[in-house]
Amino acid sequence: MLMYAIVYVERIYRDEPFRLSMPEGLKTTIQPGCQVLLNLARHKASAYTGYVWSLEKAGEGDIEGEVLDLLNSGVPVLTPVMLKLALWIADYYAALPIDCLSTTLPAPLRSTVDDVVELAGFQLESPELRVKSTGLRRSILKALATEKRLTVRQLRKRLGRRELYSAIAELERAGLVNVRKSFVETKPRTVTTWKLAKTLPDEPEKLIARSPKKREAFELLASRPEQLFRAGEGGISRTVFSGLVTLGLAEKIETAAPSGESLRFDEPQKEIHSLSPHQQQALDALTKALYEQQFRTFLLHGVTGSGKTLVYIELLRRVLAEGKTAIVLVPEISLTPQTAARFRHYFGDDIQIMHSAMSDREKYDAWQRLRQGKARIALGARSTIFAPLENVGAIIVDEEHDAAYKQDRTPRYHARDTAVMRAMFENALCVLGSATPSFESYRNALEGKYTLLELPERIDNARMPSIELVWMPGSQRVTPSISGALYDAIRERLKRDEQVILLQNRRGFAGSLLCLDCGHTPQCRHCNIPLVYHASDRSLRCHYCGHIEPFRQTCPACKSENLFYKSSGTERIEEELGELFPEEKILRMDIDTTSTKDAHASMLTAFREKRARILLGTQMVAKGLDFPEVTLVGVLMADIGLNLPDFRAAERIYSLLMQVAGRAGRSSMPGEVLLQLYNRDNELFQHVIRADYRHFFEAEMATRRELAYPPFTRLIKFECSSPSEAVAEKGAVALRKHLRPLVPEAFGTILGPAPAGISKIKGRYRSQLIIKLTGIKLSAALLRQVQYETLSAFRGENLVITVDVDPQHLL
Ligand SMILES: Nc1ncnc2c1ncn2[C@@H]1O[C@H](COP(=O)(O)OP(=O)(O)OP(=O)(O)O)[C@@H](O)[C@H]1O
Ligand SMILES: [Zn+2]
Repeated sequence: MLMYAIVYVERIYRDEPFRLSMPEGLKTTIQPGCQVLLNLARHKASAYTGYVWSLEKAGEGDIEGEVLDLLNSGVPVLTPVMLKLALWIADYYAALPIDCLSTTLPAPLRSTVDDVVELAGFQLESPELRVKSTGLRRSILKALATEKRLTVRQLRKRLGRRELYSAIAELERAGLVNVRKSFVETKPRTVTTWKLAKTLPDEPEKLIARSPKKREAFELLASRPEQLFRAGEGGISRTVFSGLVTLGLAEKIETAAPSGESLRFDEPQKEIHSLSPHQQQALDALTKALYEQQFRTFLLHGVTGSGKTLVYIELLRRVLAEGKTAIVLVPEISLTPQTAARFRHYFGDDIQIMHSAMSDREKYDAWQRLRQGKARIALGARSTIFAPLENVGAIIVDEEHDAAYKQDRTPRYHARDTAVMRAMFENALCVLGSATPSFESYRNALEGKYTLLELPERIDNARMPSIELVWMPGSQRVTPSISGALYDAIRERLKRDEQVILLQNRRGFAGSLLCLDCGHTPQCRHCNIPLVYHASDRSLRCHYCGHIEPFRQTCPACKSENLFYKSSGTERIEEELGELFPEEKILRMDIDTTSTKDAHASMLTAFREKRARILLGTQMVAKGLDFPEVTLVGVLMADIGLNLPDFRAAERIYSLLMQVAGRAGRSSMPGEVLLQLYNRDNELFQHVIRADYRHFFEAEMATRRELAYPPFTRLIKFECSSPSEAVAEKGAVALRKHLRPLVPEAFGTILGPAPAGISKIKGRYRSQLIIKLTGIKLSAALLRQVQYETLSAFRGENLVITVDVDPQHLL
């Protein structure tokens, strides 16, 4: 019987799959979605892995190599839907199919040569009884009998043969050998912890009498002398712990980081007796669609605190009751431990939570649990859309407007749009939820492509918070960054023993230095963006590439000592708050204080238990937090980022401000929001005060239409980068020439070449082109062909071209 496998091959950068022959023995077991080991006629040197796209009985075309073996014990690693989805991504985002296929799989699954094979138990005496003994099987067993365990790579070497997988799988099925993944942890991960010093100086209290923070930290350590505490735990920072060490009150200990899927945040869940009428209506519509078993997309537009999560949970229960599975996407799992805790509470072992802190082994185990149906709901960030579930009934995308859903490396897929496509292939329903939907989704809903469901009110008659603007240049200030109005409002809350959340948006180049004499601002020499001052170790850091320089008191250009810390970061605000409220403990939540795995969760616990009443942080404090006693939200610089050269700037700021405002007044106590700003003329803030999404949407859409920006057009961004500025630019010019004939005047325009907003990153200059398309779509094949043609003229010049379809940032 003639039969060929059509296979996409790893590490071979070609658009088309390969046509391969295969040995008789595999013909009955091979299926689409199988991972295979193969030889290519043109690349004799090594064996490759690949994924079977389809099988053909006959047909035209050359035979380009042969399948040697089936991997993963012959069990397909990709379902038919996943194959289709990966190819859709390749086509829509103009990426290589093989890149898209491998993106859907966890890394450890893709490499099998390090799998460990060992003899099972004591059955060696008569292996022939259990499996037809071939020469190959015998030699495998023989090699193992002397060595006990070998990796597949080692076995290949010993036996001088590559195609061992089928034989090993046979032996495994017969119970003669065990095969397991080996996981090489690059380095043993450790965490820094602190505990009470073994011997304390006399009268330790005296040493810390004047520092409430140290006193509190010391009391915490003393209350549990044997316990190891991490930075952030109990709301105590690394700096405070180190201070105790210096005084001889604490000692520092490095311990191995615990593994296991521990996002340690947990909280008691309140009993909910019934859904609100709006929740019920939304749920009814979703349930009806679920029972109809037809693909449909819903946009759940619910104001902050309207109970969207409960609607998801009730829907998921019904999905499971139907015997189906589900996927829930959240923008960044480690930033939403409260949400994760709620889902875990309802679904226990039925839910598999995926997060970025998982080790390779944990990722692999999670993948297997889902593939084998041991967990029926997958919850996690962007890549969870590729969860290996079958029979999917619903896909939920929470905070669907969030830019974190767009992957910023190849393939540059948008997880929300990919979710809609997967739901379509699965015949499932897709629910996109947000308080401030993306313009793309809202427009789709208004045009009837999606079904709009609204939750216009908060739960339990809680009112939406009142929002006020404080124009800083015209206001009295108590510190450089805190107005009298905000100060009074905070003081009042503390007096009433309520809680406060403060947001310092760090995006938009905050925290850089300015010399007041010569105007110099130190820049990263690799990235051309201002370096940011970090008080904790007095350094200047680049937030793009991580470059660090020591901070010096004098201007590097003119030696003046008159330096100004342009726009304060969170650390600066923390200091100012410390002066204003010396007795008050302040939780600071930003990238520096949450770098250890559980720091974030333990800070939230401290806040929930009211061990602190002020929570200060970056964007992290804006998402999803649900604390009933927060009655005041303050934003220190609400207009930061408004001047970024990006047409979505207003949409982003609007949604950030609405999200953070939504943390206030979520229970019976009314909430108040103060937005400090420096630039009050922008119309955006009038929309923010009214908090009327529809109104904002309509006004902003008028501008988008006028300037022909999405959702009225589709953008494709090309970036040409090179260590040489001239090459980057010449590349873009050449690319433009190739693109011109593909984009007829009537259907689009090409903008650029122009330096990207950040013209140099990690030592490479970037020049970009933006195509605006109206009404037509350019095929992926064409786009890539144009890339190849351009590149071929720049051989050896280190030019890289990337394509970003539907870019989220134009920087
Ligand atoms: N039917 C209900 N009865 C009582 N409490 C409810 C009900 N539904 C939700 N809640 C509670 O209301 C609060 C807000 O709900 P939830 O966090 O789901 O809102 P949300 O719409 O996701 O808000 P956000 O967009 O601000 O994150 C939560 O504390 C939740 O437990
Ligand atoms: Zn840099």
